[in-house]
Amino acid sequence: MIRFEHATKRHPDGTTAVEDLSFEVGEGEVVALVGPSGCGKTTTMTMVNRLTEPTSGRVLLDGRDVAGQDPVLLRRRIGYVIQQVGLLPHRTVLDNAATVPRLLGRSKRESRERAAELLDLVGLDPAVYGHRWPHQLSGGQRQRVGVARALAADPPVLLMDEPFGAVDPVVRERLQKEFLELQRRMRRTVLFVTHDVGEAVRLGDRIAVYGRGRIEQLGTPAEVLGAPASPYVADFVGAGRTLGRLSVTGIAPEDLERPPVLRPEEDAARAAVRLAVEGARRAVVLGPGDTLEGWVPAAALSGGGNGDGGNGSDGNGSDGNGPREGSRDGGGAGDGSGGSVRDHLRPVEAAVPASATLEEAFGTMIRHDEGWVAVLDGERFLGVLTPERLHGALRRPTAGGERVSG
Ligand SMILES: Nc1ncnc2c1ncn2[C@@H]1O[C@H](COP(=O)(O)OP(=O)(O)OP(=O)(O)O)[C@@H](O)[C@H]1O
Repeated sequence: MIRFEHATKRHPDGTTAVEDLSFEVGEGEVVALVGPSGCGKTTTMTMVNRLTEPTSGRVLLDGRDVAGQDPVLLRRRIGYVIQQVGLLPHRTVLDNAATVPRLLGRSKRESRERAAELLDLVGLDPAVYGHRWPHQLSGGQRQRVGVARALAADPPVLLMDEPFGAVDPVVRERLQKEFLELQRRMRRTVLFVTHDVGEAVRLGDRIAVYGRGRIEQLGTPAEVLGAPASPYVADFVGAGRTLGRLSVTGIAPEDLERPPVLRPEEDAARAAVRLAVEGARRAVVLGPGDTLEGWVPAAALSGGGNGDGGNGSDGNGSDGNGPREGSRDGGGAGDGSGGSVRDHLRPVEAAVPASATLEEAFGTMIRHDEGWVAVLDGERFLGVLTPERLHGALRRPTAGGERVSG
């Protein structure tokens, strides 16, 4: 879709902004350009919409050299979002978002309808925000209007230059999420400039790490983070690297631990002995077809009673929710023993599908504070991830990693 062929930009003062760039952005692909200030990211991007002309080499859009195309017509086909959004201050938010469809000759009404749809799409209720002036919006809201405006003409290509740069991390996170959601539905071809490795990893199908005026490495986030091509790249992506990797690394079979397995109908006292012999503090309880029914702390089984036994001693920190159902059923069983494993069952709160990333698994583990997270294939239990296993997973090279989800 976008293709750079040996594109070089030298300024009259002798500065080489970019040198001999050759790469392609596929249709529907997001390529994130990341690198330190002044390394040529913006120059790369603006060569596409002819705000910058290469001194040698060329840039093709859909196979046609942009140099031969009328810049005004060219730019109407390309959405352009910049950090300083540049909303027109004397036009309402709705009219700002309707600018490009108007330029493209659509009627005022049609343009406004389209603009309202897009404001909605970027999370701004047009009934609430449409009639405000730009100065009545927060920075994050203004950036959303900028994105809506860029999308209003339905451009197949989007150039986004630090579009979420001027907002605080919380809003930024939300805008990134919305961008991913939008992109999943709209599949635009996007060049995205950012300083932030985390953002590049999150949003890019591929990321291009820039050194001075050239791309040091272009690859999927997993490739770049897992196997940096040079010490420079390693250093640059190093800061956020560990966490960045979590979001691009899937759960592999070797990450999973298999805790002892009990069946719900097993005798609790006997199960307790078995866990004691194995030195296990807890076990998962599986039903037919290995469906995960719950878990039990060893202490609850050996405690015999169903009261509040075992809380804290299993070390999982979730002592607030004791064996709730257990107390009821246990009373009903009334056979004087510890009953069956089922009587001590606790629900598993922390579970993720096998297709989850390590970041999702980690987030789930932290949220539930259970010290483990169950990994499921549909209803079927595959194993658990523990903090130790996560750490191991982070250290393994990503390239070619086999995933449990297949
Ligand atoms: N008109 C110009 N004349 C001379 N040098 C220029 C001109 N425009 C840009 N440059 C230089 O070209 C290099 C690349 O600039 P560019 O804006 O592409 O960098 P960038 O990676 O986008 O930086 P930032 O992240 O700070 O926006 C810089 O060294 C810049 O100073």
